[in-house]
Amino acid sequence: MSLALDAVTLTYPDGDGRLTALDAVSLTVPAGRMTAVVGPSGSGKSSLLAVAATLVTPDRGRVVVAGTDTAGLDAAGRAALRRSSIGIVFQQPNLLPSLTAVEQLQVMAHLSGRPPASVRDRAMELLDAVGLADRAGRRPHQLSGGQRQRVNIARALMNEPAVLLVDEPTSALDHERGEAVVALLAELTRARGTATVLVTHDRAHLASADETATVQDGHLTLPTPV
Ligand SMILES: Nc1ncnc2c1ncn2[C@@H]1O[C@H](COP(=O)(O)OP(=O)(O)OP(=O)(O)O)[C@@H](O)[C@H]1O
Repeated sequence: MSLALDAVTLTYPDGDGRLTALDAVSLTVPAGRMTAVVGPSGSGKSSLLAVAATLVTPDRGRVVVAGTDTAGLDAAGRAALRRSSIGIVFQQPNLLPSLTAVEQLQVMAHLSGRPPASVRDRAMELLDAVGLADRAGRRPHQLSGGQRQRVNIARALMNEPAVLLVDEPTSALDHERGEAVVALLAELTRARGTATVLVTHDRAHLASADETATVQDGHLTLPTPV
């Protein structure tokens, strides 16, 4: 079990009171599986990703990442866990303008203190996995939107994360390129054994996921097994 949220409640300050963004949310994503999360705007999807990413600490409940209960960690411990075990893909690729595709990936690995010798090989292997081996020397402005998002995904996988958290990865892409990116995420999830959470508003993406969770007013529901 690579990601487990157990009865997670998250509130934010709201005037004199508190707004409940997540209300006793439980979700388990095993290694090699992709769970899609859908729900209306403001329902709690980004909050769920932020809690799973250990960027926000819930009021109650447990978040277990790759076997580590994050409640026992201080800020430095959570940052170390993020570097070693969590890959995050945001809506916009946020690539560094001056770096080539392969360098975007290499920077990630150097930040985590990996031996440099293996870093370039792994970066090239991942660019190959996302279909960009022949674009390794290009800078972001020399890539299409879809290619930039592929670099972004490859970068998130650089440190072999157990958990991959993806927030609306296709919002800047047309339908066809969006479909291709989500199919790629599903393929990488299985091939690399990540526990992947994909927040999406596009129901066409649900076919690529192993399961779909719906968030509504901070409550998460999963389909009842038949
Ligand atoms: N930092 C914050 N402070 C106070 N309230 C917040 C904060 N972040 C989110 N909220 C509120 O928590 C609720 C859940 O927000 P969240 O961003 O998780 O929803 P979402 O489903 O991701 O929405 P969207 O699809 O529009 O991105 C909303 O009511 C939102 O207004």
